[in-house]
Amino acid sequence: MTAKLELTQVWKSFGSNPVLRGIDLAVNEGELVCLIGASGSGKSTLLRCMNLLEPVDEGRILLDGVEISDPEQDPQPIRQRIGMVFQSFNLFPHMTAAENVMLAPRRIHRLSRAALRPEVEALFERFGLADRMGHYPDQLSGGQQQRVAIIRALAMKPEVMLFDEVTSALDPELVGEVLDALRRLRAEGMTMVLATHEMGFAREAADKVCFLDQGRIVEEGPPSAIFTAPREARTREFLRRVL
Ligand SMILES: Nc1ncnc2c1ncn2[C@@H]1O[C@H](COP(=O)(O)OP(=O)(O)OP(=O)(O)O)[C@@H](O)[C@H]1O
Repeated sequence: MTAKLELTQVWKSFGSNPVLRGIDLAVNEGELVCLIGASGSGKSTLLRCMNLLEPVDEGRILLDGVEISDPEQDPQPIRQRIGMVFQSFNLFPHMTAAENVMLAPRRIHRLSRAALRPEVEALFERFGLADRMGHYPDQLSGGQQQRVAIIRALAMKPEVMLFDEVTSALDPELVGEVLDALRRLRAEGMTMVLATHEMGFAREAADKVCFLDQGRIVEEGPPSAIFTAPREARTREFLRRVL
């Protein structure tokens, strides 16, 4: 199941530092939206607000048309519907890959290992890691650990997935396997938002690319519009500044 995510006029400050300044963004069902911007432009904060890890100061976030940004409501059930993967894989080192993946569903959905096993095996299979389930994180490459982190988020059956610079900590030769995992998810129809510096990937795979500058979306559109005339010169100038 996938869902639509909409943000209207989202503002967020840390103290006197305005980090998001009136973000309007629609991520339709099954779409991949890529956020591109310089360090400090607000990409992580935007993703964290979408996932309710940070409360917004103003504005609304809607998941399938229902407001989720109301600070009065419990964010936990919503967070389970919106998975997030970070630059650092954050796997528990003393647990195998499979145990890492089963941890949250066991605790939150109160499912046993045996009940989870077939589903978890299928996820490892799907992402080319069937033979790595019993490995500990330090026995896995960075690319494999990041794919385990993606599997862990998927085990909660999210309707939207958020990815924050998920290839930035990887050696260049390992980036491709994680991007392949994202391509696969997109092909399966997952709604996704990805903060990235992987311009080639954004250009090839995104439905929409958003350029973020000092907390505002300064350019957005499908790659076919913003990487070609008449907007290409502006795009080049922006990328020259941020990359
Ligand atoms: N918890 C926080 N408390 C105070 N300031 C914060 C907090 N989180 C982020 N900021 C500030 O918000 C601004 C935007 O940070 P953010 O991490 O969202 O940017 P980014 O575009 O994701 O950058 P990067 O690519 O370096 O991660 C920065 O000035 C940062 O210092």
